[in-house]
Amino acid sequence: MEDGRIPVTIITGFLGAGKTTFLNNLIQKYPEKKFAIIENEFGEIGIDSGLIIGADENIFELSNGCICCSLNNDFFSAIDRLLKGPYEFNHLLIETTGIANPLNIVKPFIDNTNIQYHFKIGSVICLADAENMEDMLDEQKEVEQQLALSDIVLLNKIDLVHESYVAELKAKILKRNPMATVHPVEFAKVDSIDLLDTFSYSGNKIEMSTLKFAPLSGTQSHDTHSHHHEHEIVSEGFVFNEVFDLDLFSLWMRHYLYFNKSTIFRVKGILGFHDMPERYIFHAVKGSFVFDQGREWAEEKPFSKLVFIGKHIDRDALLKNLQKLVYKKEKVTEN
Ligand SMILES: Nc1nc2c(ncn2[C@@H]2O[C@H](COP(=O)(O)OP(=O)(O)OP(=O)(O)O)[C@@H](O)[C@H]2O)c(=O)[nH]1
Repeated sequence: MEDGRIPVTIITGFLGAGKTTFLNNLIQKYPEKKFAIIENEFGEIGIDSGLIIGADENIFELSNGCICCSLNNDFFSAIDRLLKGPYEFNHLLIETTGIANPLNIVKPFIDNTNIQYHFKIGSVICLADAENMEDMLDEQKEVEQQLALSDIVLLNKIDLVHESYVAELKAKILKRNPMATVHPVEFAKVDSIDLLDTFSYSGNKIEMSTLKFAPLSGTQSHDTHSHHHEHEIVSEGFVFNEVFDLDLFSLWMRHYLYFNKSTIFRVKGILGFHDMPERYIFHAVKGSFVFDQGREWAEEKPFSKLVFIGKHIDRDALLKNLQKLVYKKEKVTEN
């Protein structure tokens, strides 16, 4: 803690780039740190905080809105609770939503005197998905903003692309942000990279790199509708107090993601399946998906939660489809 203030690390990166994976690695890498975490999820159903290992009591989940658009009261009240509550921490991690412009999160740490008094930005770390970054750069301006505003870029998922392409991507990142340090990584593994307390971040850097971007047209001051207009990306969450049929679910999801890969950026969920004692963590990024085995349900009644993030999502149609995937004792023969 350079000057007694609490260092803050802001973790940004587009939907599915590996932010939560990185957050977990970071917590394990620095066991001596006491982290407080502000987790901002896009959508009303919080999933990510359930996926963070080992910092339960210090996690603040802001899941109803995007802190980038409206640095809303939730954010300030989380900071307030952190400072006034019984929390023991010496480092603050903020995971932004995948569609956040980090400038709006960095700002209060630079221009709000109360926040500035207690906190100091250590670094802004951007996760870039090597497989999808190039496409997303064309489609979503947030990806460019995130790269430009970070001082460390973790070019993640290099296991999914060719080595020569990694060098190309690195050059593309540096073109947008010559001041960034770029580390190619797999599964956001950062064992040999120094990331915290480097204090390599400076306000000047942000300003320099943000000169390239037009301001967010004052949308922060408007109501929450601007959130959707700004990003055109919506999040639809579904909760079932039932379990799914694994075969039906996998088959349907594969097709759904394939046919909607240009509009569905991200699906994640905590799922229960018939005859499976454990919960499954489901992740889809564009067309690809994985199931990770989670804890056993044990005494808990299995449920299923899913969040779809993308454009032009037909909620009703999706709900009808998902309902058909719920496990039923007697096989339903109708279509
Ligand atoms: N193949 C591969 N998969 C990865 C890598 N890093 C993360 N993943 C997987 O990518 C998926 C998304 O990772 P997350 O860490 O949840 O991504 P995120 O950025 O937190 O996602 P959002 O919070 O939805 O924006 C998960 O299934 C991860 O296991 C990697 O380097 N290679």
